[in-house]
Amino acid sequence: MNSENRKPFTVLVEGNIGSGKTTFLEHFRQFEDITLLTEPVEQWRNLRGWNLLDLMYKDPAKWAMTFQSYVSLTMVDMHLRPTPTPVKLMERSIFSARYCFVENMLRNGILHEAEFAVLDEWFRFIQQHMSIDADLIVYLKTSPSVVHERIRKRARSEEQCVPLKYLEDLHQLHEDWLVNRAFAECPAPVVIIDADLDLSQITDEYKKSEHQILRKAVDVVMR
Ligand SMILES: Cc1cc2cn([C@H]3C[C@H](O)[C@@H](CO)O3)c(=O)nc2[nH]1
Repeated sequence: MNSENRKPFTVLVEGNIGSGKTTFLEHFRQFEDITLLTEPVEQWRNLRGWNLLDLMYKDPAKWAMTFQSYVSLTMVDMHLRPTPTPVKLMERSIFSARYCFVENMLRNGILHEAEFAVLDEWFRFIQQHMSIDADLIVYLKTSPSVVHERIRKRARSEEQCVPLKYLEDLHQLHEDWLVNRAFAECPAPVVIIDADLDLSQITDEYKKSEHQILRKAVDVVMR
């Protein structure tokens, strides 16, 4: 068990829409020493009866700011969530919110510069004043065409109009952030998984990361 005062070994699971993050997290449900925090999509689909995810996809220019503000709040809630176990796996983070989704919406003109400035100020304040650091990032690397097909098959209603270009832009921002480290400092070492593989083959990939995660976690916990 995690002694109350020690921060858990925190792993962020990052990747494009449809990259298999939820499936990856479910693989780790078998370990009782790991707390899984999956992306709170249901909160974004029903905030006091409002489906912010649907509003955002239907009229991005009008709702992107509202949606990303609430996403960031739910992400901070997850970062700060006390964890009874020595290891915590989070699906996405305040970092992918800022460096991938918000960045993309600014570059595509969906967010006004002034809206972006407010979200960026919140991000900087949170990063400075709250302990939201991560110890490891697992990047489920995919090809935009593969996730585009998966999204169509998964058929989450709000996402059916997500164009390939949107996925290509998000892919490039994940690459810039986690691989090229081009425009933003990266909060932790990155383990890259080839997540284009289909479900049958991908378990071996997960097992590879499992050792890396658990070994690093043991190092941290035993320190
Ligand atoms: C941190 C963060 C997650 C996240 C997800 N999304 C969208 C992409 C998917 O369609 C859905 C679930 O991940 O929410 C978004 O627009 N902005 C986000 N920011």
